[in-house]
Amino acid sequence: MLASSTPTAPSPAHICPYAQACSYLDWAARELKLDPGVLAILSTPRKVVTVAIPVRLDNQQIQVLAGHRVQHCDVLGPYKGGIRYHPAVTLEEVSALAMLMTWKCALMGIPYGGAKGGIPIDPRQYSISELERITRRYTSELIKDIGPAIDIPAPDMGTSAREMAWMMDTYSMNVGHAVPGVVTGKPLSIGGSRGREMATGRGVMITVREALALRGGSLAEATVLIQGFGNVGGAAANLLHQAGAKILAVSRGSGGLYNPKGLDIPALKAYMKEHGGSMEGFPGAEPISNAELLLQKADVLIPAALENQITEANADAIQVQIVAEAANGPTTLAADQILESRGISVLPDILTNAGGVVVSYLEWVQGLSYVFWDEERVNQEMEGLMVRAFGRVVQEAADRRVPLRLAAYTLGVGRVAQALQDRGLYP
Ligand SMILES: NC(=O)C1=CN([C@@H]2O[C@H](COP(=O)(O)OP(=O)(O)OC[C@H]3O[C@@H](n4cnc5c(N)ncnc54)[C@H](OP(=O)(O)O)[C@@H]3O)[C@@H](O)[C@H]2O)C=CC1
Ligand SMILES: O=C(O)CCC(=O)C(=O)O
Repeated sequence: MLASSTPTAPSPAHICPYAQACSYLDWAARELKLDPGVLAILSTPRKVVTVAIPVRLDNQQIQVLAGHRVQHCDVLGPYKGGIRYHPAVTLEEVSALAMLMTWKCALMGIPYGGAKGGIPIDPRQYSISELERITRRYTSELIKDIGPAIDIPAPDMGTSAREMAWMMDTYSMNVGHAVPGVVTGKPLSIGGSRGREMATGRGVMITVREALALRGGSLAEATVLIQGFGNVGGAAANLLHQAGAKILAVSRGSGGLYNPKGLDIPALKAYMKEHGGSMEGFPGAEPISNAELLLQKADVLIPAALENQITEANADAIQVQIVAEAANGPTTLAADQILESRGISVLPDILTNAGGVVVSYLEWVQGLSYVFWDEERVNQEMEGLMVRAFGRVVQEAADRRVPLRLAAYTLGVGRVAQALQDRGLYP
C-alpha cells in the first residue's frame, strides 16, 4: 500500500537554484580553505547571455521566446554543457547548472569548463518545424558565443540528437563550412559517437554498481526507484534491469507506476510505444505520484528529472540506503545533510551523471582525430573514467572524513582553483 498523506517536494520555483549551487561551493571552499577572492571568482559566471528568439508559429503568429546560455568558467578548457527545453527554465537555473558543469568536468579530469543553456518552453507544445525554427534562431543568436574551441553545447532535458543536428547545421551555414565539433550528442551520420544516447544512464548504472559493491551488495540483489523516465532515467532503468536489479517504480512528469515485485522495463517501454508514450494502464502495476515514489522503501533511489526534489520537507521520510543523483541538483543542501545524518549515502550529481559529458568528450576526441570507435570501445573508455573518478571520490571522502558530495566538490573545485592560480587569472 502507498502512503496516502506524504510530504510533497516543494516546486523547484520556491528554491533559488543559484543560491543552492553557491551553498555547495561555499561548503567546498570552507573545506579547501579557499582564498575569498578565488571563491568570489568561482561564484560568478564569466558570461551570461540572454537572446530574444522571435519565431513564426505554424499558425503564422509570431512569438518571442527568451534563450539563455551561461558560461560559468573556462579555466580548464572550452565551456561545455547541455541545452534544456523545459517550461521551468530560468536564467538562475541555467546559471546553477552551468556551475555544476564546471565541477563535473574538473572532477572527471576532462579538459572543459562549464556552461548550460535553455529556453523556457514545453517542447511538446510545438510542432517539429517550430522547434527547428526556434533552435536555429537560438543558435544564430549565439553564433559568436559558441564554437569547438569556445563553447560546445549538448543535449539536456527536452533536447536530443535532433536539436544538436540543427545547431551544428546552423552554425556551419553561418561560418561557411561543416563544423561537427561545435556540438556533441549529434546523430552518428554527422560525427556523433556511438554510445552517447545511453551514456548518462550507463554512467548512473556504473556508479550505483560501484556504490553497492562498497557496501558488499550487487545490482542483481538491488531494488531501485527511478523518478524521471527520459533519456537518463529510461536508459538507467534498462541497464539496471538488464543487470538484474528490481525496478520497483518509475515515473514521468504526470506520475508513474509501482510494482513491489519489480517492473518489466522492456515490456513497459513496448507498452508505452503502443500507447502514445503513456504508462497508464500497464498491467500488474499501480499508479504512484512523483512525491510518493521518492518515499518508497528500496535500496536505491535515482532522481532523474528536475532539481530540488529532495528537500527538508521529505528527506526525513526517504527509505533507501543510497540516493544516486542522476538529475542535476535534485537534493537541497539541507536535505543532503539530513540524508547523511541518517546514514543514507548520496552519490553526487557531478559524479553520478557524468557519463554523458564523458562520452561527449569522447565524441569530441573522435571528431578531432577523424577516427571513430565502435560502441564497445566507447563504453569501455567511459567505464574506465567513471570507475576511476568514483574511486578518487571515495578515497578523498575517506582522507578528509567527509561525505561523498563534499569529496567530489573538493576534488572538482580544488582542481579549478589550482588551474586558476597556475594560469594567474587573478592578481
Ligand atoms: N541528457 C543527458 O545527457 C544528461 C542529463 N542530465 C540530467 O538528467 C536529468 C534528466 O534529463 P534527461 O533524461 O536528459 O531529460 P528528458 O527530457 O529526456 O527526460 C526527463 C524526464 O523527467 C520527467 N519529468 C519532467 N518533469 C518532472 C517532474 N516534475 N517530476 C518527475 N519527472 C519529471 C519527464 O517526464 P515527461 O516524459 O512526462 O516529460 C521525463 O521522463 C536532468 O536533470 C538533466 O540535467 C545530466 C547529465 C546528462
Ligand atoms: O554532454 C555534455 O556536454 C553535457 C551534458 C550535461 O548537460 C550535463 O552533464 O548536465
